[in-house]
Amino acid sequence: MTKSLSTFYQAAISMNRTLSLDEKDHLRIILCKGRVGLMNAQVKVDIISGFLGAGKTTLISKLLRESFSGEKVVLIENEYGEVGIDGPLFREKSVEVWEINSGCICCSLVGNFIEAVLEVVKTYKPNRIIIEPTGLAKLSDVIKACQKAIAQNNVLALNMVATVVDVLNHPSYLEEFGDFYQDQIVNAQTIILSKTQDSDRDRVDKVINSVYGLNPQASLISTDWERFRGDDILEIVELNRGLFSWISSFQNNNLKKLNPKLFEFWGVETDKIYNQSQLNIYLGALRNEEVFGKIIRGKGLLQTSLNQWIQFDYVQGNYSFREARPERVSRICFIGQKMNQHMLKELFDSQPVKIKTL
Ligand SMILES: Nc1nc2c(ncn2[C@@H]2O[C@H](COP(=O)(O)OP(=O)(O)OP(=O)(O)O)[C@@H](O)[C@H]2O)c(=O)[nH]1
Repeated sequence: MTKSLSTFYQAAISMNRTLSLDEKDHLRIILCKGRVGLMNAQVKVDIISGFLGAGKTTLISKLLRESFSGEKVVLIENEYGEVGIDGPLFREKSVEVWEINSGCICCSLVGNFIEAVLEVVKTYKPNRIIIEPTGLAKLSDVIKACQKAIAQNNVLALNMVATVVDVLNHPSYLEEFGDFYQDQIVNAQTIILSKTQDSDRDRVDKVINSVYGLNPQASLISTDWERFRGDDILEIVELNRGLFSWISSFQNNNLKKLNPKLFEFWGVETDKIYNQSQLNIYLGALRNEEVFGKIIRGKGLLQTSLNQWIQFDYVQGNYSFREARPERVSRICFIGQKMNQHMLKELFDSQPVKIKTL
């Protein structure tokens, strides 16, 4: 598959026009005009952005599993709250993880971030640094922060600026978070749609039109991730680069930052042991906005019995569980608006309370 794809990209590139692979390989990849160019990066800097719960961590896990063979990779992970949940996920993979928590690398932690990048280069001498900003980060500011780090060490080169777009929630995020949400799309060099397997064709097409309308320059990947490998994604992104022209034209337009006060964070570390069927009820109950406020995103790494741990992911009312490796303590965090933190505490950090499910 990689071989035929490569040939196809080359053809697209040499023709320098927009092509869709839809009919051919059932892949729907739109290559943009004028984005071709190679860089001899000594340390590639890849930014993988996307709104809360879009699928950044899932995509990075896939890339780590299926790509980068022989490369030394360091992941700089920025989680919004103090309770890091995703870090342990990566520990089992062959990657060094730097966590920067309790703030955003695009604003309050920009200095820490630049220091971290420079320190990572010195300490690990990696081939590639992957940066996963929080879902609330403003991509144009993350790019600026990377450029500042690059200006201080010319061994670094910006390689990939990708944004993961959740097709299930794109329309509502666009409406609710407007300019801020658009900033992640407008400034991406590659846009990778997630959750397309859970959407019908019509919805995916509408999201493609919307995204493409916002950023006609971007390459867009809308295939279900199960159907192609991390290597293929990298190939699309890295072949279709032309970053130099793109960097100089990236959009900032003095957009207002998303007011962090609009969002609240609640998290807890606890040695409580949870019961999965109860958790099912609790997470289902969170849909009740009148009681809990608006819960946009939640995650937890929880102990369910002596040796059993699970991770849950909650995104806009949908949630899933998967097995996890044992940790020191259970951790939970939620991000939302006008959240009823008292009720969250009652539910997840105290004795079970009686709740009404929707
Ligand atoms: N079905 C489906 N689920 C997905 C896909 N991508 C991500 N998910 C699920 O969406 C949830 C959130 O995914 P994450 O990868 O943690 O999202 P994230 O962007 O890192 O989230 P934040 O940590 O909030 O920034 C998890 O339950 C994933 O399993 C996808 O392409 N298809």
